[in-house]
Amino acid sequence: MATVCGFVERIKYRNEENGYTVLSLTDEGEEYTLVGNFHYISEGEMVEATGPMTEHPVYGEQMTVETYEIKAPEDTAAMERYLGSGAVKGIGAALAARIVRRFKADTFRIMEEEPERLSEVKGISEKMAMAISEQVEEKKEMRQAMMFLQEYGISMSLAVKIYQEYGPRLYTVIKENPYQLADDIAGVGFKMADEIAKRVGIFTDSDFRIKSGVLYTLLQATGNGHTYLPETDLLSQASELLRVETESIEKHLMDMQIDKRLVIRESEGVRVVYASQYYYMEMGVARMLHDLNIRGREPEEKIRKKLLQIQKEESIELDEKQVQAVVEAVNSGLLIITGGPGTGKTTTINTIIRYFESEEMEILLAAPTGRAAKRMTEATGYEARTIHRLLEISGMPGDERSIGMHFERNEENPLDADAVIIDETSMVDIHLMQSLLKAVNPGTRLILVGDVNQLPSVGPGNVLKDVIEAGCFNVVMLTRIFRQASQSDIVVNAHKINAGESVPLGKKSNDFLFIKRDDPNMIINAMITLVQKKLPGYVGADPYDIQIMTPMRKGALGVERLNTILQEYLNPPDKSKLEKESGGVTFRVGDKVMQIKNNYNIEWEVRNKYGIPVDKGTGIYNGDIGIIREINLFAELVTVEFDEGRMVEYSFKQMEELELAYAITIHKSQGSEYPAVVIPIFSGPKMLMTRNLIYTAVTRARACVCLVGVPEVFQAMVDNEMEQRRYSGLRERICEIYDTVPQD
Ligand SMILES: Nc1ncnc2c1ncn2[C@@H]1O[C@H](COP(=O)(O)OP(=O)(O)OP(=O)(O)O)[C@@H](O)[C@H]1O
Repeated sequence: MATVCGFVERIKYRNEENGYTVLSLTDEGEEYTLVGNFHYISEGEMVEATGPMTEHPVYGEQMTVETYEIKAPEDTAAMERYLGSGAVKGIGAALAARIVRRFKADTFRIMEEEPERLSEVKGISEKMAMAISEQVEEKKEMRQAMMFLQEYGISMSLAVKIYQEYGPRLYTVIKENPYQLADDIAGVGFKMADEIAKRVGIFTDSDFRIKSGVLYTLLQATGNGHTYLPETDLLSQASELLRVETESIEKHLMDMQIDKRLVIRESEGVRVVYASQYYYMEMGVARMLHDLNIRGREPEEKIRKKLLQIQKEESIELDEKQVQAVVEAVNSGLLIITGGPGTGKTTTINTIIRYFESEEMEILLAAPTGRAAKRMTEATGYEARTIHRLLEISGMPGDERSIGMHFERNEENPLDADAVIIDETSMVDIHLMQSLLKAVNPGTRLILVGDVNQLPSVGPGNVLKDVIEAGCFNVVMLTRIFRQASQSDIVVNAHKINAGESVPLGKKSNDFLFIKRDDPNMIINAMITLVQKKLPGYVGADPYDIQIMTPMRKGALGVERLNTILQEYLNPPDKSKLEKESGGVTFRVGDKVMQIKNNYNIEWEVRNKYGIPVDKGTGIYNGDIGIIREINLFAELVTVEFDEGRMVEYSFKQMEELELAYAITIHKSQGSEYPAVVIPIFSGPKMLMTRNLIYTAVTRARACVCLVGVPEVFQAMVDNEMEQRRYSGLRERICEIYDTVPQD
């Protein structure tokens, strides 16, 4: 067991959800790597940590932290950090260090009372000394607040936010109810507030603590896709979090309902609890869908006649369901079109577009992800955007939760169109649906297209499914597999999977192959041969376009291990290729990488062969895949090339938005298509190895699906109907509106 004590130099990796952190720390000039769970931590903090030192095969010696304490830094260190943080104009880190070295604990007194003496420090003129002193005087109050907050282990950047929010009130907030921070300040969660409360000496069963813990539990649940929790689940989860009896929690629920922080309802005979904003979000979505759902008066005969003409021009014959979809599209304010692969959704959308075009209507197309929008553009010949772009997102760079992020298109500035068509609607969560609906005025037609059997959205809600199951709106369900599509085993087997039928794996097939292997390493070997040698020629694609996708992140066939191994084979180390380590992963020139969050403001440019930019734009989205073209260690930049030659420069710090992408999770593949996909099929948790997961994976392939592994596991996935239950009440909210509002 060893103990180290020093300043956190760099946070190399941090998972904000569970606090898992890899950091480097210096103790008397020695650098150590520490790995462990830290509730909160930031660079520059002083930490004392204890744990065994272990030798990691890849990363070398490191400490697995068992206990740690964030030390209140000795005063001089706090002063130096404050001065060097940019709080005082003209003083950077180096100058701050010199000032504090010169005056030690007396630093601030000198600044306030004898500012002229600052010029004793090398690099400070008398004039500058006076300017600094003026600023220090002005910021005295803030400085005291910063020093106070540091005693509670709060980082400088957070302390600034807290000061800006509360001003002098912050002393009362911290001492009486630090849980308020979790409500008011982005970047502070229950866990951090709880840590501060512990330092202040607030007891475990304080009202504030319990109420904050209840909201935190509900918020965590939204991270798992739920918009509410049954009361019993909420109580047991909150009790585990807070370590107090359920009875002590239960008595606060009513209070919180009166305060409008919770909404308690009954659903199928069970009491359920919402964080109120989610309840009102569902109500709002239900209400807006209802308001959009108006009927047109165009005689059906007339529509059918015109449609015949269009079909003739396009040399296509729609089947009755497709015709019905077009008729409904013309005559309804809201229409949902759903169906599996090859059931003619795209063909139907195209015909609807032609019809609307002939009526000189304004049409807007969008999809939830960049890749899905691109596919929609290709399939329709019409420009499709991401929904975020359609709604004109604006605000802080990158982070969706940043304050100030909003859509320019909303109820006051709605989309100017006669029809809005959304593809891949199964990926739209309740937040995005609310934003979209706010921007669509009744009178503008909204057509939602998607495959309801795909995995639901990553974010909370089960929007498409709920909207369909409510039974209150026009839904056209396309079920027929068209002749051309029925020649594809991918399409035929996808439908079999969806119906829970057995899929013949021994059959000779051109596009649906099963390679039997019963050991993870043999599976990996087979996958490498497929990606490197066999498939590129077979489907006429580059090895980089063939995508390996796997159910999980961890384990022998999880994304993390696969990427490390695949990188070794597909892009091995080479003297000519520069490397940069980030978050514990080595990135190398030539690596295939994926953007893992939406970044609406990052700039890209397309350059011609002379390196001169010919096109520019912004936005790289979650799931976009590219190749590292250059690593510049001097300028600390990594250049990644995305689709269509779009070059993006990432600073080393921004590299946390990138992951290796030789293998990706099936969840991340939603909304994308690839010429060929390769899927390892090996045992895994039953909750994960489900029918709709394998269905989603298989339907990502255009030309070839290769499954590698154990056939019985594949069949077990097809049989595993267990869908992770999502607690979502949108269906009920829609039904309630239709029960209470008289319909014409
Ligand atoms: N009415 C029709 N008559 C004949 N062929 C059709 C008809 N509708 C669609 N098809 C053909 O069926 C195939 C699948 O159609 P389409 O691409 O529209 O389906 P989809 O539901 O969008 O499929 P996916 O989800 O796989 O993209 C295409 O080859 C298309 O040309």
